[in-house]
Amino acid sequence: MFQKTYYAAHPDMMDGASNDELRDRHVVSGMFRVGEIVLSYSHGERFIIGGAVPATSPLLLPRLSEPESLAGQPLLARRELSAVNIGAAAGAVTVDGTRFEIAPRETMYVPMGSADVAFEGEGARFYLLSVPAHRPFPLRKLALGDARVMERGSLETSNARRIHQLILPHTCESASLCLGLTTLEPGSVWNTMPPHVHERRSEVYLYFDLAEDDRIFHYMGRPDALRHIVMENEEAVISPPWSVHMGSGTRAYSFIWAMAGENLDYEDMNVFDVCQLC
Ligand SMILES: O=C[C@H](O)[C@@H](O)CC(=O)C(=O)O
Ligand SMILES: [Zn+2]
Repeated sequence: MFQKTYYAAHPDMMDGASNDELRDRHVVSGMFRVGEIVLSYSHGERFIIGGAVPATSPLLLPRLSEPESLAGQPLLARRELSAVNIGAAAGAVTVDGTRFEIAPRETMYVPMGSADVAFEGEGARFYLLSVPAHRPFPLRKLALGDARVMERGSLETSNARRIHQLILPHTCESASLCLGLTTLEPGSVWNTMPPHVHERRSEVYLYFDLAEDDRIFHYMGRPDALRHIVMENEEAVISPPWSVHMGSGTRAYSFIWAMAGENLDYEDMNVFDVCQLC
């Protein structure tokens, strides 16, 4: 069911890790394959991270295959899911018979207990995130216009960006998932400046809206022991709770941030001064 399992990482594991080892532990790639649903599993908050790229026929979210006692049960029996269309064309998500047209940059929140979830529409690319839930919250579609927007940074410091908060209690209820989409203004390249950590939540960044030969230099690790990972379009990086997550790119881009863990308080973070990084 999963193309790869990512185990939780200890901060000491950063010491002496090669660049390839960092990628292997933290980077999720190859998620968007035409005609397939590709899922990976992270032990960090038990995130499922993946993509669904429909071709001519609809793609169905797989059912559980393990353990034997639960085989055939819906994947979302004890989970909630979000699907963001990062593609250039509209698609549709059908949840237990209810169909939603999902335009580019629109998001679905799919509650725990949903049994049949189908993705369709050539040209749509759905980024999928799922985490364990304790109860269902209303099924809904979200547009960027529904989000609470935080304008941060400036063009002078190359980090002017709009942080669209989509799945957070003020806009869309969830059990544990928090999600948003951040867009950089043309000419700005830095995200999450100044950076932070949040010990009570893990986070996953998906970088997109980049050309094939663009790269993001993503920084992670404890603030006093930064490492970098060179990332490409449509790759995601898993940020453990002890790690900062910030990056700069070769041009403006967008990214989806998703968190889960102890609480749904976006402000529960420790922000660092850039001068504290080394
Ligand atoms: O915990 C929150 C996340 O790291 C992001 O919301 C940060 C972000 O989008 C940005 O500053 O550009
Ligand atoms: Zn964060």
